[in-house]
Amino acid sequence: MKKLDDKTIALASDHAGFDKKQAIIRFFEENGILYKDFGCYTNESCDYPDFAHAIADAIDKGEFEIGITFCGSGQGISITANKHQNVRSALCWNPEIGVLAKQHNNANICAIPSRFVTDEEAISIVRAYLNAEFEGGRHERRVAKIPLK
Ligand SMILES: O=C(CO)[C@H](O)[C@H](O)[C@H](O)COP(=O)(O)O
Repeated sequence: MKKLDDKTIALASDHAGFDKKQAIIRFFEENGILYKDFGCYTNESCDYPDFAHAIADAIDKGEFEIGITFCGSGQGISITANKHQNVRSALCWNPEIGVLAKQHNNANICAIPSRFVTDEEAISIVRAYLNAEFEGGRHERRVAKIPLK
């Protein structure tokens, strides 16, 4: 495995993504990857926008470059994060999509559909996403056209 850099990765989930986030936290700790967890902190029912806005606000302000988010389907937390101007959150349900989210879309959040992937699959997706690099070129032009003026 290519060595991941030591930039701190932002994490956030709702209750439905909490256990999957814990699996990624274990993977990060085993691999010396730094992270900041924006919550939630238990699997008690809660509302994904509260945590999506917290992580997306930090990424929007440039405090973190990359985030990984988790909710049941990955949709709610991703839809909310994408309300922030500089956030490009991509729903990643397999490693290939995780790679493309970075290579083509320069996604700065990888959203995991926690109820639809195993812990091992989630780790593979996150690893693939983190190891991929934005390709620029024609994709740079397209990504530049995404924000509303
Ligand atoms: O926002 C979602 C659906 O797009 C997330 O999957 C949530 O985690 C889900 O809606 C939570 O559902 P629950 O029945 O309240 O556990």
